[in-house]
This record gives sequence, structure tokens and C-alpha cells, in this order.
Amino acid sequence: MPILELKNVSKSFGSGSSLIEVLSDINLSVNEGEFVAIVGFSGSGKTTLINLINGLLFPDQGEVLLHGSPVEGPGPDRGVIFQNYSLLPWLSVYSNVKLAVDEVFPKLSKKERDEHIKKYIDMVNLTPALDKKPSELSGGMRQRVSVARALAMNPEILLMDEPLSALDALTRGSLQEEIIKIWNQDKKTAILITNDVDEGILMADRIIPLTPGPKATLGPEFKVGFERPRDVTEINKDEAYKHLRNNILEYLMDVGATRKQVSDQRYMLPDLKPTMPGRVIFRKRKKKVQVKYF
Ligand SMILES: Nc1ncnc2c1ncn2[C@@H]1O[C@H](COP(=O)(O)OP(=O)(O)OP(=O)(O)O)[C@@H](O)[C@H]1O
Repeated sequence: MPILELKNVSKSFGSGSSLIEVLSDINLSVNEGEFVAIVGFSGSGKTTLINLINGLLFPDQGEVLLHGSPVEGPGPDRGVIFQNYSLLPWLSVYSNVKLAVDEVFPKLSKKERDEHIKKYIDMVNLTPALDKKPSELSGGMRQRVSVARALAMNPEILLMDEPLSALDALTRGSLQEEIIKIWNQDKKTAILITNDVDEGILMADRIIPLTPGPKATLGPEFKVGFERPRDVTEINKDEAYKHLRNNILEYLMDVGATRKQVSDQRYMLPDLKPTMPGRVIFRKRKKKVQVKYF
């Protein structure tokens, strides 16, 4: 039985004339230990899809099943790594990871918890920064903390929502390698959302495109058959890589062009006049800023 299944899932936001049909008829089946990359256009609904799997959102139609049972909310069985790190700024690296570990493993002794936290911080090479606050870390280091925190919860599924897209190419490359190494060690099931086809080919077993929205849906899957561990330089030279990359890009360009034709259609807009929202006055009084709307 697949560990995760999405069956005919659709999700909209709003109602009436402001209804946005974001996802439509999403079908996905992920086996235990698989690494699946979902590649999609900006704004197509990638985060919505991750939130449906995480249990922060629920489908309007269809179902999201974990081990065959409907997802009823977030749980420690799914660890999420977000694009924006989502660390608590007043806590150190150690305490950010500790918070998650305390929540998931309340029965471990203090010593066991301490060892567990340090093991995962070490795994992402952050032991020297144990006591540093997020503001004292680079973007890559912050994302390493997020990775350590998600993994320390020992989730069955690792959900990654464009975790590396804000990083420079070098940091991105080394974190890609670290995530794959850890995934390989722990044999987790992983779902990576990315807008980078090369990242998908380097990391995943399968790449599934998400078509542009509205009503985005999953396209045909592309299997990535390269042996692991994968070496970027070697893969880049491989004709099979070029072929696969071209096929995926061609598919994405085709669906992108089709959607563009639809979105290029002219619509009549209502005759609205912009109105001034009023003035905002900032006054300093006893060091507090006072904001006045009228
Ligand atoms: N809570 C919400 N309420 C209303 N609309 C929403 C909500 N969440 C997402 N949307 C809309 O759904 C669409 C898809 O958003 P989503 O964030 O899932 O896309 P994305 O592919 O992750 O975007 P990006 O590539 O910019 O990260 C957008 O039009 C967005 O405005």
C-alpha cells in the first residue's frame, strides 16, 4: 500500500466572484522511501498542495490518505521544511530544534533528548553554531536548522516546500547534497516542491509537473533513473540527462504556452474608481508610535 495517496483532490479559495479554483483533480500515489519532486510554475498551487498533505488545509473534493486513512490535521509523521526557514528568532539553533523534539518525544529523558538534538544539529554541520540566534546565521545556515528540526522529529514523510529557492547557487548545491545524504541514511519518504528542473533530476526518483493554475493539476510523471549517489558533473555530461531535462522543459513550456493563450484573452473590467483610504498619521508619544486612520 502506498504511504501517501491523493485521490481526485480539488481545492478552491474564496466564493462567488472571488472564487479561485487552485487545484483540480490531483491524483498522486507515493510509496515508502520514494523521493518525489513536484515541479511547478510560480503561483500554480504548490504550497496549497503541500498544505493539503500536511493537514493544514483540507480538500473541497477528493481525499488525502496517509497509510490509507484520511489526513485529519498536521502530525509529527510529516515534517515540513519551508522556504522561509520559519525559525523562532529569539531562540538559539539548539532551542529551535529542542522545541520540536520536546513536542514529539516527551517521554525521552533530558539526556536522551539532548543527545538527539545534538545529533541532528551535527548532521547538518551546525555544531559550532549551536548557541547562535537565527539573526546571526546566513540563509544557508538557517535553512540547515530547518532541515535539522524537521529531521529530528523523525517524520515518516519529509515535505519540502521550495526549501532551497532563496539560496545562492553554491549553498543550494551543498544543501541539496546534504538533504540527499540524510534522506539516504534515514530512508525517509520525501516530497520536494521546486521550480528547478535540475534540482528535481539531481534529487528525486520521479518528477511530476504541476500545470499552471487556475485548476492546476499534475501532469505525466518523468522517471529519473540515474544511479545514486548522483554526481552533478557526471550527470550533466550524460546524454540521458539532457534528454530527460529537455522532455520535462518541453512539457512545461507546452502547458505554459497553452495557459498563456487562455490568460491572454481580454476581459471586460468593471468601471471602478480608486478611492483614497484616508490619511495615516504617525505620532511619537512616549516613544510609542501612534497610528491614526480617518
Ligand atoms: N488562504 C488562501 N486564501 C485565498 N487564496 C489563496 C490562499 N492560499 C493560496 N491562495 C491562492 O492560491 C493560488 C496558489 O497559491 P500557492 O501559494 O499554493 O502557489 P505556489 O505555487 O506555492 O506559489 P509560489 O510559487 O509563489 O510560492 C494563488 O493564487 C494564491 O493567491
